[in-house]
Amino acid sequence: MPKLELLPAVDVRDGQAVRLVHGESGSETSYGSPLEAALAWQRAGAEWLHLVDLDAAFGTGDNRALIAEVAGAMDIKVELSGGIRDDASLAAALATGCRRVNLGTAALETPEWVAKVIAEHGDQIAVGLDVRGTTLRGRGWTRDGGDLYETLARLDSEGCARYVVTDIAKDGTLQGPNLELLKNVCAATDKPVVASGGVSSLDDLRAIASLVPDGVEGAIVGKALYAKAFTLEEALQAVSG
Ligand SMILES: O=C(O)c1ccccc1NCC(=O)[C@H](O)[C@H](O)COP(=O)(O)O
Repeated sequence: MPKLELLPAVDVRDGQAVRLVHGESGSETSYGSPLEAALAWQRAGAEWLHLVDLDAAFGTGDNRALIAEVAGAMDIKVELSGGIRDDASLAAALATGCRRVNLGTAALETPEWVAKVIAEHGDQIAVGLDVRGTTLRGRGWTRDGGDLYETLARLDSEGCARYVVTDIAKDGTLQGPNLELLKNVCAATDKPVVASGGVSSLDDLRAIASLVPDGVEGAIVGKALYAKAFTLEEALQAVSG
């Protein structure tokens, strides 16, 4: 089996590590200190951390200082997401030393700016394609933002290096990933895809890993780790290739 990258998630709301259901504000379960969670994933052998500022994504403030503290404490690669929509928020995100950022809303609302930063920053920029069905959602997944495949074609033509694909209906539910969606996105682009949302078991991770030849590069895992469905060590072993 080809190796799948694993990105344990730390989603931050109001200073706490949380998981949401379907990404809905108000559905939080709290898991304590984001720094402790991130350090725990690093100690367990993670090569990547997926770090999300949910307040910045929802427009309910931000956790910028805390996000910078967590990213700065990591020896591993960090992917940063949530509310990165203009030069100031992008500069703050990149200044944390993160390896890459995920743009979401900006790719839907300010495509010219996104084309510009893709040209400037190359593979430090990924785009999060967060969908319900095949309709993209922005502003913390609260607003419709166009067709998945039309947007993907546009971003491909602009040289976007990578996509993080989330089925919102699965996110935070432990109901398994949407493998069909991942296959369809991989068929529509030559660029690597990171799967996000719904992982519940080691078998789910093995199923995602079976799509590495199609173009899936990694998988984000949140709720399953916090709910102790398996350990990160077990997950890394399961997808080690
Ligand atoms: O990433 C965002 O910008 C975001 C915005 C609004 C709501 C949720 C958002 N991200 C959630 C995640 O990235 C989760 O950590 C990830 O999908 C893990 O999901 P799961 O394994 O199902 O807990």
